[in-house]
Amino acid sequence: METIAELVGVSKRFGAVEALREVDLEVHPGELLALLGPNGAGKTTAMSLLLGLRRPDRGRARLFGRDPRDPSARRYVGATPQDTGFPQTLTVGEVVELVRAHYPDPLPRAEVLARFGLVHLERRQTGGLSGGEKRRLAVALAFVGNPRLVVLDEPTTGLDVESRRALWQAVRAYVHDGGTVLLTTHYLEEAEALATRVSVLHQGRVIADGSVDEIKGRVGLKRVRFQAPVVPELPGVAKVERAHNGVTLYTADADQVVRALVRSDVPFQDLEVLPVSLEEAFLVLTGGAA
Ligand SMILES: Nc1ncnc2c1ncn2[C@@H]1O[C@H](COP(=O)(O)OP(=O)(O)OP(=O)(O)O)[C@@H](O)[C@H]1O
Repeated sequence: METIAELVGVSKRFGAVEALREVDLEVHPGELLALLGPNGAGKTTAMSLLLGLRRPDRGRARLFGRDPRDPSARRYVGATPQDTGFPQTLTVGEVVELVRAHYPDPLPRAEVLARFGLVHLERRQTGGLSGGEKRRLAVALAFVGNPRLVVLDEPTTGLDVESRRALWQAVRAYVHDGGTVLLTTHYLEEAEALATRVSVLHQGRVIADGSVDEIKGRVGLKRVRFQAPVVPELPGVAKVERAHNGVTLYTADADQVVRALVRSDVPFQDLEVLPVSLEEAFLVLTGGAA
């Protein structure tokens, strides 16, 4: 399959820290790949190699089939790093124009502002933006050059629920129109809502890769949820959660647990059998690997 960006057998060390160990990663056209992993897993390092900001110690990075340090490879990429700063006295509109000037075929300014909810802030100096507004502007700038690939490092950190949803809409619209996205996030529901594929990094290695459903399936657990005044002792239960009257049992064999629950004398109601969430699967995978 054609790849837009890839790491092949990449290792990267910072002094004593091995940030990436023999990592293979492929980004295919039209997908939204979420790179997940606990703090320090190597996500930002992987992105910086793909963007040509660093060199691998071993293995190779490719962007549109070329070395990412070659400027011609980076022409069709837009990126938002984790931390961004703007010249305080420039207005939002001026910053957008400044970035537009670097690209041969940028999006119209008005379209960028509209897509990212920045129209009313066009004349505001960036020094007067709130943290969330700055973040929105930073993400918007990744799209200004009309790129084929957008790389977003924790794009929605610090955004309120409404801004986060609005940004998801803009990212989805871009993918719908044929764009490709690589993003990192610590919000697992964000990956669940957006990603067509997920790669989980842990201690510099890729420990899981697949669709959200495949990642959940790898954990091999389901949730049996019901209301009951006491938590019954049942066989085959890996973990129990209790909140007021609500009981959640994690199990590899939901049928067996439900049969045992019916046979027990515990009066229960509102029985549901559910898959684990991506967040729970992630915790099992990264906890297990540790
Ligand atoms: N320039 C550097 N010098 C020294 N160590 C570094 C450097 N950059 C990254 N590291 C180390 O490499 C490891 C991977 O860091 P990286 O920033 O890639 O993780 P991450 O998955 O993006 O983490 P987070 O979720 O916290 O952003 C960490 O242990 C980090 O401390």
